[in-house]
Amino acid sequence: MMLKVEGVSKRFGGLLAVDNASLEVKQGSIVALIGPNGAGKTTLFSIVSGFAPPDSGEILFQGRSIKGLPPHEICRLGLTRTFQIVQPFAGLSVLENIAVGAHLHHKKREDALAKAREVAVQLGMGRMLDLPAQDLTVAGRKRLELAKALATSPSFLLLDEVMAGLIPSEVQEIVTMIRAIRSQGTTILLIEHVMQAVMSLSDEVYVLNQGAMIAHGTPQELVRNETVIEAYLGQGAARRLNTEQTNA
Ligand SMILES: Nc1ncnc2c1ncn2[C@@H]1O[C@H](COP(=O)(O)OP(=O)(O)OP(=O)(O)O)[C@@H](O)[C@H]1O
Repeated sequence: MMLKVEGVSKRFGGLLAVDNASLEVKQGSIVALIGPNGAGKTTLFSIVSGFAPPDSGEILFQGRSIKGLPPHEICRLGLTRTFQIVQPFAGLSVLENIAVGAHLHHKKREDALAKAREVAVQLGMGRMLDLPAQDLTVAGRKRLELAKALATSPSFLLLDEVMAGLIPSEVQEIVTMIRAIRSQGTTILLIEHVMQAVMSLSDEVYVLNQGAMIAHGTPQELVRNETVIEAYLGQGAARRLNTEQTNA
């Protein structure tokens, strides 16, 4: 297993945001983490990437504990995350923003810029390089967030809702890019609400609800799982759906 999250919990005051959650990601796979709003998905990402310490549990990356390491050290080991709320460095161009990520493994400015250019071209941002980052559209900012992460040359990427707010054709482009990133050897764990993308991309899906992991399986298994349907649509939804299908 490339990543193992074992029995992780995190409390914010009276709220148990993550409740004894575990998951595993195999090298070379694309795994999705889904669940209703407020389920604890982003909190779990923050714990794995070192931005928030867990109260209990263990995180193993390539067999070694990364619990308690700061984000930049975890990133240096090859595990990089994107953020749901994209905040490009204002005042810097698109190219310079991407180069910030590239500086992790490229000390010389020209090397970092060369790596940034390579990533930008891969993500179809070749013509936006000199634009001020704050001028980008929502889709452009999402892509920039992906580019900054990719420029750190990660072996493992945590993607937090990189498709939110995009129109279907833009979603399709990002789906194609994520497949390409995986085929170049990067393992991917993604939080996503766009179910069509989850279904077409993921080898496995984990479902978090009120902090607890309630289901795990292939996408095809999960769409038929009553517990998952109820978590999304409310109590009795699976029964109502079944009745509707029978009556249809
Ligand atoms: N720093 C914090 N302090 C207090 N409560 C927090 C903090 N971060 C998150 N929470 C709470 O923890 C719960 C889980 O939030 P989290 O953002 O992890 O959910 P999520 O599954 O990512 O939701 P969404 O799909 O809406 O992004 C929510 O009730 C949220 O309000």
